[in-house]
Amino acid sequence: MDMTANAVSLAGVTKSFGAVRAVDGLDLDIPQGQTVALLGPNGAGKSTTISVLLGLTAPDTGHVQVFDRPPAAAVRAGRLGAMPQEGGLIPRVTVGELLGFVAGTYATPLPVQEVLAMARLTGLARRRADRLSGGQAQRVRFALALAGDPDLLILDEPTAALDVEARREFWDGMRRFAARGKTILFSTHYLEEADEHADRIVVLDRGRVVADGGSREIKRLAALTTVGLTVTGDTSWLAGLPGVTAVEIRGRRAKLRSTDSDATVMALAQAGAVRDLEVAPADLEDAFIALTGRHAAVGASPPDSPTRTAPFTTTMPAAGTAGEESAA
Ligand SMILES: Nc1ncnc2c1ncn2[C@@H]1O[C@H](COP(=O)(O)OP(=O)(O)OP(=O)(O)O)[C@@H](O)[C@H]1O
Repeated sequence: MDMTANAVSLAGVTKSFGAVRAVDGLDLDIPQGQTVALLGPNGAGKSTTISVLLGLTAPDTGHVQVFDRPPAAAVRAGRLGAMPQEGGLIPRVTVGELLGFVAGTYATPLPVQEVLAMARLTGLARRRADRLSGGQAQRVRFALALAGDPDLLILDEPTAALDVEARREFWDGMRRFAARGKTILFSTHYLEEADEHADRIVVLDRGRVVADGGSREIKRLAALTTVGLTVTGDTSWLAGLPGVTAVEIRGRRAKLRSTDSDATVMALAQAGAVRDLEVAPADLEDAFIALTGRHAAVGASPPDSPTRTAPFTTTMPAAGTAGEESAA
């Protein structure tokens, strides 16, 4: 295996559906061994990007390579594993039989026992695949994606519709797989999920990358502050102050969104503009607006899904989250 090759390389990729630009000039390189979260609201282009990477959707323009080859060739070579978002499992066979069958279709599969252990399914090997809970069935889909021992695993919203316990078990298995030096790309709506499980977070909005970095960098963005003050006369200079990313004027009140409130306040002090100065942490909605330049879509959750789909939620969406710490 060529260790210098990127697992994923997207360059100038666009994909439109009619008038909608689902992916808009996307550049993304993922080195081998990284676990990357694609984070974004509904319609950001996550699924389309993943579909392009899997070779299921041809981009209108741009180049797509998976381990230096076209996606279809990487799939044929068994280097790319994917997990379907949903869909029934074959009835009447056991989990172990199903995995054994799928493993048999690959040139160099993982031993079934190992896959079962990694997906935390060992105790369920003899259970019929059509008699599983939602979380168990999701772990079987995960196991099916691992069966061929791929070097890159691509997961589209793998924990959608799972409860807290099932989600924890799922990530547990995923971490074991990542520990083998594998590359993982997963999409999610949840900042917290990206934060906890990815080395790197790529925030997509309207088909473009609006932020890309480690969780600390993204958190720093999410930990924006607002600086409020009373102003008179010209306010155009406020936008040029250090740290300031947005200025909102309401009457005589200015609200500055800042990534560095210390620097902003210092500059305001030097300018003698400190009347009724107020520094407060921005909320996540502010952070999202700062990243994407628009308000978060709310109520966009599909009716059959128990999950909430606000772009950045600080708590996990399912029931039983009492006592979970919220992001600082
Ligand atoms: N097959 C299609 N036909 C028409 N429009 C599509 C198609 N697939 C995606 N789109 C549109 O492209 C945009 C991006 O969709 P995509 O599914 O990639 O976003 P997403 O980030 O995965 O969203 P979600 O979180 O809701 O799955 C949306 O506006 C969507 O309506």
